[in-house]
Amino acid sequence: MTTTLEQRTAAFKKLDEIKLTFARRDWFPGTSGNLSIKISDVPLQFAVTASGKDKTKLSPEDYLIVDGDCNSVEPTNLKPSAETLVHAVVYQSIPDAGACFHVHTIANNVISEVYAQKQSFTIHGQELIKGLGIWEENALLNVPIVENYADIPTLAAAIKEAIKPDVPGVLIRNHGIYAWGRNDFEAKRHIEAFEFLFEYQLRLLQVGNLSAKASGIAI
Ligand SMILES: CSC[C@@H](O)[C@@H](O)C(=O)COP(=O)(O)O
Ligand SMILES: [Zn+2]
Repeated sequence: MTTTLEQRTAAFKKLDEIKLTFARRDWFPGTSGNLSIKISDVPLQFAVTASGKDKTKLSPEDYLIVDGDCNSVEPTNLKPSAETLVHAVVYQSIPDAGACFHVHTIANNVISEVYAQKQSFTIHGQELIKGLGIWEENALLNVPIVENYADIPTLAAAIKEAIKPDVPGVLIRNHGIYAWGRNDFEAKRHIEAFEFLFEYQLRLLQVGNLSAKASGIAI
């Protein structure tokens, strides 16, 4: 089965919008980050950002369509994201996932380093946890953290192992976050909620340090 021109155009247009929105927030420093939108389940095919592009800009050569083995389904000179295998693993592990986004921010990097030993970042009682689709009273959120393996198959395997069905994201230590959702709208909401929670925790730690200093407590 081949992807229709309509599916291709629609996915690329959505990726354009997401990419520019995230770029305005400086979520793609130094060409980092990658985005994908699923086009079909059987066989698995998804549109993904080409590798190494300046993601603050739009060009006719920004995306390509790949299969579950990360091979382009059409002739192209474009190279898929170096981390395409992570997207494939997310779609294979969470059959409901329809979009998967990856960004590098200061907040997600610092949080991933601060909580690396615990292999997860835990937060509770914060309203934006609801943005992740978790609506219980005083809900507790545990975001898994994996090591930043340079070998992508090793990184993808670690992410596969760490994925929890009820938490739509995984942090990579000193690297960034992968977050997903049933569609691009939901994946965007999820990554925004994660980033808010990381930023919140970061500022809370900073305020804690400042007030400890102000009261003369050694930290
Ligand atoms: C340029 S640093 C970031 C990369 O090493 C990688 O982590 C990344 O997110 C982007 O890689 P890409 O191949 O462009 O999708
Ligand atoms: Zn990355």
